[in-house]
Amino acid sequence: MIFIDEVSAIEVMDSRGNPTVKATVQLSDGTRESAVVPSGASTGKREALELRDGDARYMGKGVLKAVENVNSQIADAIMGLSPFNQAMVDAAMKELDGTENYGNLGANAVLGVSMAVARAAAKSLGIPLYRYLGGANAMVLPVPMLNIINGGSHADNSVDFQEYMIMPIGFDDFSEGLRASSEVYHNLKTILKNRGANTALGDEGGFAPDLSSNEEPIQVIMEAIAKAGYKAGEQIAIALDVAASELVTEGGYRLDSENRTVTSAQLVDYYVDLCSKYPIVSIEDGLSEDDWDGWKLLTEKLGNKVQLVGDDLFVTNASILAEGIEKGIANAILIKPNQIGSVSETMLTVRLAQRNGYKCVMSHRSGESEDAFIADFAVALNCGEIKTGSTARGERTAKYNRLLEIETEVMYGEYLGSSLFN
Ligand SMILES: C=C(OP(=O)(O)O)C(=O)O
Ligand SMILES: [Mg+2]
Repeated sequence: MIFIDEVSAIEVMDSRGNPTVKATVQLSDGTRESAVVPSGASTGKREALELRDGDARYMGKGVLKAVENVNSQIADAIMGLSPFNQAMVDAAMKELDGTENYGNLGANAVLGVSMAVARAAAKSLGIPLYRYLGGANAMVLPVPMLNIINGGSHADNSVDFQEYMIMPIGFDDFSEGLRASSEVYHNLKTILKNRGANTALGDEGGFAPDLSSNEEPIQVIMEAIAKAGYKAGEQIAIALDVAASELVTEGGYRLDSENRTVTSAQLVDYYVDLCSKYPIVSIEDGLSEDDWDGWKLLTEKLGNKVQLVGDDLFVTNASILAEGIEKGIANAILIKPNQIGSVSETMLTVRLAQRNGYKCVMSHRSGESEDAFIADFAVALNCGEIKTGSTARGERTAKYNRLLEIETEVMYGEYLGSSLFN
């Protein structure tokens, strides 16, 4: 019987130059695989704990404690277990930690090992990761959400909303959609240049120009779609991640670029207005994680026509999602494995969402690496959507390029495109 024979970790760099965990697992048959954990900037308050050293090394951001936890306690707890029982391996780490949020071991330690175990199991069986995690039923290529203008805490510009994304919905397959999106991206660069705006990139590879309202980025993207020769709304739609938890101030939400502070109701009206003017099909974190009344209002006003995605709101946590489902809040969930801490728990949340008709958007973090685990994971779970930045930074294209590869392998692959929102 094949078992987990060695577990180890080292500290490596993420795409922002911050240290993160790379975990490696070796099986008794000699199979050896690794995984690198991502890291967020606009994190939800209820996310699992990312263990940081807090000393002077790397300005307090080192992860040597998490690395040590993998090399000692985690290794001791899971060596000898079967790599083919992911739930059991993940449960052993959960039990070892003993807290709700991986407060002892660190979710960065646990997730790294969890992903490396899945990868090693797949390799040992000689099948791709998406096939191992999703079985014969894994066949939906996700529609990408490409973040082409960055603001908020992902860039040093004036734009308040964090992400302005395009979604290639009117295409027959993933590769065509990705190509068209990249064309829009290049046209956007020309348009920004011609306006004399900055074309420096934010953390996720979108441009980070100073624009004078939160509507203006949508206008320039509309121009870019047209200039690239595509029909906005039919072929390329727009998605936003406001990351509104980051905008909370005394008395409401602060929109610095517009020099005003608005209430939840006013912000919801702003979205209603934007959705009436532009082909916006998805809004993520339109209200803050603590503003469930605002979320309720948003869901009542737009929930029947726009995808409303809870990120900071649900933090990939099945119990919080269950509360949201019961209260009729949002209609979709962002899936970030490091918010919850293991592969199995991520799958549990996706199952709950899918059973209740909530859409699932697999997602990267703003701090990423060359690891493309989420590309396979999105296909495995038939998520239908993935958000992983623009096509102009290697840690983001790693995911898109992996999906292009998967697309050639999945015989009966489905690309949902416009049917996602019908
Ligand atoms: C990807 C995101 O950013 P971060 O990783 O900083 O939370 C997000 O908010 O959806
Ligand atoms: Mg978000």
